[in-house]
Amino acid sequence: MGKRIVIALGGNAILNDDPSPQGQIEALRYTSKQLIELIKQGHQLIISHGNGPQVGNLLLQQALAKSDKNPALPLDTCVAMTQGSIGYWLQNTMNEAMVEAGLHHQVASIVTQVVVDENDKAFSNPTKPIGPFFTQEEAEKAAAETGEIYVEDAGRGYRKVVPSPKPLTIVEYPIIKTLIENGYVTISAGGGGIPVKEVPHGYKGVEAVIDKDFASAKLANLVEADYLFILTGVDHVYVNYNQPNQEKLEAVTVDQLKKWIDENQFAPGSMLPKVEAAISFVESRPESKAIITSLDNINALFAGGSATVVLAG
Ligand SMILES: Nc1ncnc2c1ncn2[C@@H]1O[C@H](COP(=O)(O)OP(=O)(O)O)[C@@H](O)[C@H]1O
Ligand SMILES: NC(=O)OP(=O)(O)O
Repeated sequence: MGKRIVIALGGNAILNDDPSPQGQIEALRYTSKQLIELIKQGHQLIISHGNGPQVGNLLLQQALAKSDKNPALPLDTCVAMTQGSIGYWLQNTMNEAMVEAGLHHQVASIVTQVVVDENDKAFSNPTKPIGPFFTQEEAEKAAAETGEIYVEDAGRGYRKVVPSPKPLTIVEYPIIKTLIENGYVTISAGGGGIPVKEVPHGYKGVEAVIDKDFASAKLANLVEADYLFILTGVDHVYVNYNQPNQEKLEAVTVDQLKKWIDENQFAPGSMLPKVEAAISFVESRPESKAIITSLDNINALFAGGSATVVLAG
């Protein structure tokens, strides 16, 4: 029986070594072919994706090009722009894959706003890495010149960090749910969604980048998903990751994961938010499951393979 699955696409699924538009489309073309297999099996797909590298690059372009007649655009607008560009590429590659597979589902990207609390302490403590990686020397120079904050990102180099408030709700979720229930494949909450605050009569953008794993967990709760799939660069979450005694996690409970979080087993800015997002989803829907694995492993998983499966309890 078909399941309702929110799929959060991580860096590897939307970007490879070639950051050109054509390179990103190629990455999405490969990803779409994998995702189609789930549609063939009768599952409903609610796709979301990251934008960390893309939104950071777009901000750099704003700074380089800005003039009185061509002002730099604020961060919430840059999130909307990357949500739009990645959604545009992905809906086309999904449609292509659908036609090749002889399927007739239609795909829609939804400009998605995510409500945050303007008093979230994240605004005074930026932690979300975006954009390219720099050496320590380059990062120190950029920080001195711009006042921006750069931090070391999970052993991979230095990156600019921006505020990343927690998602409270998703403005367009009733529309997304209606589309899914009518057989459409949706792409929404891209880049964690456009961060907005509630104001009288509507919403106003705030400068931040929401973590797409937390936004996807919120989306999965709101659309009453059976599964949240968080796709990333590894087939499993590990304890003692990259050490001789590393151990892959298969079926794990929330209580076990919380113990390992207390032992700092998961790197902040990379695996920790995924684990926390998985926990928040299964805590909000204890009958559902969250799965952390790679894109290439999902079809094997449905055929009896192994991944990190997070269960309530
Ligand atoms: N404990 C861990 N278990 C597995 N992977 C980990 C762990 N800690 C850090 N990682 C790294 O975190 C990466 C996922 O984070 P990241 O690349 O930032 O996410 P995304 O795929 O969303 O872009 C994995 O590919 C792996 O290299
Ligand atoms: N917005 C966001 O979390 O993007 P990444 O997953 O690319 O960091």
